[in-house]
Amino acid sequence: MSTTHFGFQSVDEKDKARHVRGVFDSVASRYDVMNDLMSGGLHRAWKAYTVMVANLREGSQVLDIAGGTGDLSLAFSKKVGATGRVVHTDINEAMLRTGRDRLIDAGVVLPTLVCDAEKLPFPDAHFDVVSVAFGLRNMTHKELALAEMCRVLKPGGKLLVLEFSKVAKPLEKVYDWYSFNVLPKLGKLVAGDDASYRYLAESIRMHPGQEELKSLMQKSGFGHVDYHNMTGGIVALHVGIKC
Ligand SMILES: C[S@@+](CC[C@H](N)C(=O)[O-])C[C@H]1O[C@@H](n2cnc3c(N)ncnc32)[C@H](O)[C@@H]1O
Repeated sequence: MSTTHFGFQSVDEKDKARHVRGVFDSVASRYDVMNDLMSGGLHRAWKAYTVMVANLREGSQVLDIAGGTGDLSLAFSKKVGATGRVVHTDINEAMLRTGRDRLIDAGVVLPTLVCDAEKLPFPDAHFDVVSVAFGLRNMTHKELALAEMCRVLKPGGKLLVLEFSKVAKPLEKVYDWYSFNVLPKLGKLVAGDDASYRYLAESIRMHPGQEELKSLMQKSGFGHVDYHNMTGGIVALHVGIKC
């Protein structure tokens, strides 16, 4: 049996996606309010920066992977004009439904598709930009997912990976205290689920740091990779160019 991590637990590789589904089925309806509370609204700035770096133009073809409740898809849709297209995807139906409802409420109709990042149902060299925000950490075979993202990008196309990363040393203690003491309690109070927010804290610690993710992206086919730390490395935006 091949094992992998689910937070700090070791689970059968075949079961990780089911465990992750449980987390997002449970939190979907309270996901957005929890994001604002947990990050003090900072996730909006991290995403706004990602949209700026995407540098989309009229006609851009964009794939939002693990798009969840649709923050990036919504922002991208305002940039690509009538000739561009943003495809909003996620493996989890509950997250995708919540996102689709939000998009419709905002007057935006996009193709919304259930799909697994590890087996993307798109042809080679199809998109100008692919994004994955806070999703890669949850995937079982990250290298496979990154290779799929590279495959569907056009040559010269850009992958944006927005993800929790390794914090700067002086922040470590207070960040650990916040993650393991405050987050689960907040999760219990607001979403009625402490376990999912304990998983969040644990999965962040198990995720590759800035340099490790950069080399994973290079191994997965990206010729040029750079990253931008935000909020002391709590989050990093990795940008990979297919070349
Ligand atoms: C923390 S949410 C991020 C949602 C959104 N991108 C955001 O930034 O608010 C992580 C998302 O990753 C999705 N996910 C996990 N594994 C996936 C996979 N293999 N393929 C596609 N999506 C996946 C989950 O269903 C979940 O909606």
